[in-house]
Amino acid sequence: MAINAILLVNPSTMGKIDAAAIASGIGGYGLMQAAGAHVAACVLRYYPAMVRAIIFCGPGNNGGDGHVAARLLAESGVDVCRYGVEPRPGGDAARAHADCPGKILPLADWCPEPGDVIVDALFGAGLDRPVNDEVAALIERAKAAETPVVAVDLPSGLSGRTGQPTGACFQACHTVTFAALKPGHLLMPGRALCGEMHLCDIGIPARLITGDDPISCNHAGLYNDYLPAADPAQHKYKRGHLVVFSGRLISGGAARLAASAGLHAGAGLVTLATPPGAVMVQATHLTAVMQRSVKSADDLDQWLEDPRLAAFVLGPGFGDLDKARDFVTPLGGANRPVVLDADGLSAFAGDTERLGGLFLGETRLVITPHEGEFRRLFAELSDDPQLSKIDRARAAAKILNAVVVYKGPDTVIAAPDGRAAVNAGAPPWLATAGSGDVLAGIIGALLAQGMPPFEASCAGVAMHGQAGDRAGRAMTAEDLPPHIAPL
Ligand SMILES: NC(=O)C1=CN([C@@H]2O[C@H](COP(=O)(O)OP(=O)(O)OC[C@H]3O[C@@H](n4cnc5c(N)ncnc54)[C@H](OP(=O)(O)O)[C@@H]3O)[C@@H](O)[C@H]2O)[C@H](O)CC1
Ligand SMILES: [K+]
Repeated sequence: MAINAILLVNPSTMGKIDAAAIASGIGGYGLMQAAGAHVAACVLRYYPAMVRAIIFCGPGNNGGDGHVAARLLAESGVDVCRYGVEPRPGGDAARAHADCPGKILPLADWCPEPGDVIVDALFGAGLDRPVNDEVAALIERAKAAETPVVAVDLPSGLSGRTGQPTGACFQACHTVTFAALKPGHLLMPGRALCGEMHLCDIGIPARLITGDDPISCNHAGLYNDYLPAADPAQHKYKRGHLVVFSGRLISGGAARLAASAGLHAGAGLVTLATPPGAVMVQATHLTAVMQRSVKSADDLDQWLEDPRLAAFVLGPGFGDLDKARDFVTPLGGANRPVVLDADGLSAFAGDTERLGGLFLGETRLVITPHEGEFRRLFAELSDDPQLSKIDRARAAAKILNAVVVYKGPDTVIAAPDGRAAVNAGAPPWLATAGSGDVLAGIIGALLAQGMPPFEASCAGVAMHGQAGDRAGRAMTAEDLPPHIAPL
């Protein structure tokens, strides 16, 4: 009996898990009764003052969960009204319906009343198209009446795979799901449409809650074994020398944020590679961060002969896109990890083939695009409505042979080998100017300390979120670096 709180399982895989559980001798009706019991318990816990429980039941097993919840709520003394359609004959849902007293009324018969609480058991993992007009109208009526909604498995109208509504979609206050989360429970806007999540054990053994698709929440198990060790014998060069490329005279702050973050994230040394015209201005701001004037790609080429330069961050406030392309070329050939952010990505808009061609072989490129930067690099992926954010990040990772940190409230970290992690816990106030610069510096520092790119990116995103939690909601990006701490 278990839940898997880190694996993310597509609805199609969830169906296979259900089938495997049933094949192992666990009755499907037993699963449904357990699911319905968790739904009823959620309603009773959060809505003790409800006047009526309004159960919307669909034709399938999601509806079946609803019939079980309806019976249990009625047995608990709740005034229960069921609306929807008869379940298909012969299955577990039909049995749940038969076991539940009372009849099912047409959806259109529901008239909202104060004290109503909706249990949305219309569609769950089986949703594969927009809900029809009748359901769309029902959703609108529920929204207009501000009737609280407890969704079974997923709010009806929400794709469990992509986190995108297929059309009209309930806004739930609570969502009760089973065995493992689906990507749509974490990806936006799905996470917002689910309201408070409740992941419940319905009796499926842990050994069966697995998937052949390596998608998970971002969690310590992904990177713990690769974190830099605090080795007393280490000297600063052993802890890695990170280079951050600075912008021009009036746009050096972003690189300073990345550089400061790099030191706080454990890089032994951080050097700002600065255009000659900005060296003096940058020098007035720097203390522990060193500086080197780098004027041209030739200058950089020569400096790269120093093997102690362990990792590079280019992009924050860089400004000159032509120069960015000129610098990324030798960086690609240096065979050391590189983080490209902001202008380092915009410099290759519409030219991902050239960028990918610079980083062939062992994966050593990490890109950290936000939505707009991702679209500028991968317009065709961004325009494909069938693709989830995970699909897009994975496709981009393969195209570039890079780890993609696709930022947002639902940051997706994807590797060329298919691994993907969704980071859903970062505080919303991290969405502020300069926050991405800090993240680039953290990941650069972890790479400089020898972490592999995917693990460094997952750990960096986690460190960034924790720094944001510690800095508090009034933070600005400048407040972040001192709050960066090892995981
Ligand atoms: N371990 C678990 O997660 C368990 C989950 N359970 C519940 O089972 C559902 C999944 O049940 P399923 O019958 O596969 O699918 P749904 O109930 O979600 O959908 C039923 C059918 O509805 C049709 N459909 C799909 N989208 C639409 C739409 N927009 N409008 C109208 N009809 C639609 C589709 O059938 P078609 O033949 O018409 O294509 C669906 O098959 C899961 O969500 C859980 O709640 C188990 O009860 C316990 C274990
Ligand atoms: K539902």
